[in-house]
Amino acid sequence: MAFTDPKSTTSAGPLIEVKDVTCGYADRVILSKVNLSLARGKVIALIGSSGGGKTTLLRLLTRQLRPMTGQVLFDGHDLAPMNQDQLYAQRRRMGMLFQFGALFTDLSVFENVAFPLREHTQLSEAMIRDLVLMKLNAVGLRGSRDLMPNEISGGMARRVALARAIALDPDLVLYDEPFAGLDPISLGVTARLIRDLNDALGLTSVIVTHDLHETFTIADHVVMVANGGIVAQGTPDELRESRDPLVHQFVNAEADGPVRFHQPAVPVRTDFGLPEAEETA
Ligand SMILES: Nc1ncnc2c1ncn2[C@@H]1O[C@H](COP(=O)(O)OP(=O)(O)OP(=O)(O)O)[C@@H](O)[C@H]1O
Repeated sequence: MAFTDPKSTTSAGPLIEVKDVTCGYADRVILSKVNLSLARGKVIALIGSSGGGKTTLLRLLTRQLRPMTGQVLFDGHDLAPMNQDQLYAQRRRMGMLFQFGALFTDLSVFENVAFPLREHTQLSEAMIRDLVLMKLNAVGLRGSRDLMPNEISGGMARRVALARAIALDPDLVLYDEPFAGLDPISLGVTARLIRDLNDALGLTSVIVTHDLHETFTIADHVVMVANGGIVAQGTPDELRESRDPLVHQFVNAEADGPVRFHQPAVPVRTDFGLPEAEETA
């Protein structure tokens, strides 16, 4: 593949294009013939019930998982044929915040954010210090730089993880369940921060989440993953107003709909050894 500058943009089109991708684990297909286009500068949410394939879709975008068929283009570059060096060059353009944003417990807040800079750059100590303090300032934690992870709250830890995810000035940030386990206030703060950082730093953000309420307040585009593919996508308002029964049930958190609350079972009376109910006239 002939490109030298990993930041070289082949098109002004979408940052990510998933083209006709089928993927899964071993022989098991999880997503089938998926097409998805993620526009630059937007906050995109991936929603859908557990096991639907949201995280699998996220793994495709970083080539932690390769498609069985189809292509994933990042900034116009097909990820599949890249060698290790080319892939790492592209991954440096992707910040990631995984479930619960786990911090290194034996490193200070400062060192947690400095970690990717030390790993991936040859910057001087002075440069690293300035960059780390800028990132910590962006998440409101410049004053907490010397604390250890066990000395800060869960919401603060999530913000440190966010600062670490943006340490290398990525183009894309991927968040897997960034709100999991947060109290409502921290949840709101984290959501707002994701939106603000996205806009201030010119990022594109992809969020896998179950917190629809918060997500719908900050997302530009929502993609619902279910039944082996993308069943709906649009603005939060478009999804809220969707007449598709599956989308309606999910977005409105209704217990019954196409996804049934009661799974098929023998009649209740049979299980409890009760006589058949008498017909009422
Ligand atoms: N590493 C793996 N190996 C094999 N199967 C996997 C692996 N990871 C996920 N799966 C399976 O793929 C399917 C989709 O899982 P995935 O984690 O993508 O769903 P999800 O929508 O992110 O779910 P959740 O909301 O619960 O995180 C599930 O049936 C899961 O068991």
